Amino acid sequence: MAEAAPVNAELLEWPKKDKRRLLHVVYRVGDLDRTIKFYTECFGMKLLRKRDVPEEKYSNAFLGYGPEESHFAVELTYNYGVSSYDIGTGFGHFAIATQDVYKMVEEIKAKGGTVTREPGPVKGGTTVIAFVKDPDGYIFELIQRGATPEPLCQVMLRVGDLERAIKFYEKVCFLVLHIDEILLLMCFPMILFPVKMQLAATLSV
Ligand SMILES: C[C@@H](O)C(=O)SC[C@H](NC(=O)CC[C@H](N)C(=O)O)C(=O)NCC(=O)O
Ligand SMILES: [Zn+2]
Repeated sequence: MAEAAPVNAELLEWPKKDKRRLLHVVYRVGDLDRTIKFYTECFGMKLLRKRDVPEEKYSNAFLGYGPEESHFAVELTYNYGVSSYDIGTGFGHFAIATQDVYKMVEEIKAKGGTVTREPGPVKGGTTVIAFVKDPDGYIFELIQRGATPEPLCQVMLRVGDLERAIKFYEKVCFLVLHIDEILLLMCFPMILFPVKMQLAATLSV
């Protein structure tokens, strides 16, 4: 698997000129407190804020690895009375960077979490990954990396046409970080923080 291109001087200069960044990703869950418990106990996230909007019959909770002013966050939405959702095939996974995937997987298993792909080198590459399913079925990839200020590092979405998606995302000021020919996989570095959009278009065989 192609490794990320070295961060060049232009990319390092970019954040000084452009302050845009991905703030959060919002998705629906069937039980807010169940997911908050799982993310705080198994992933080590912090509950940043919670709000209830009774007039619209929904509640929100924001979690992440630091304040929203400087960190990416997940925004969970609970719609009153809706206990489950069809996640579909377009959503791939979120990714959390950790210095020891094996240790984190054992801790998650001990807390009753579901591991859908045991730790080991990624197929076609060397990076150690694992996949964990959250209470609603959303998949989290655990990626072995050095220490980082932003462990919540990727959102993988499946796209029908990678070049079309690249052209669209470039218009909103992303930069291609690397393309992996095996998977036609591309990661976008966020302007200010190491949160990336990972787009995967499976090769048609
Ligand atoms: C770069 C890292 O964050 C990855 O997610 S690569 C993991 C790899 N992804 C795919 O194979 C994407 C294509 C697949 N057909 C899909 O649609 O998800 C993966 O899942 N590898 C499996 C493994 O066991 O290594
Ligand atoms: Zn991934």
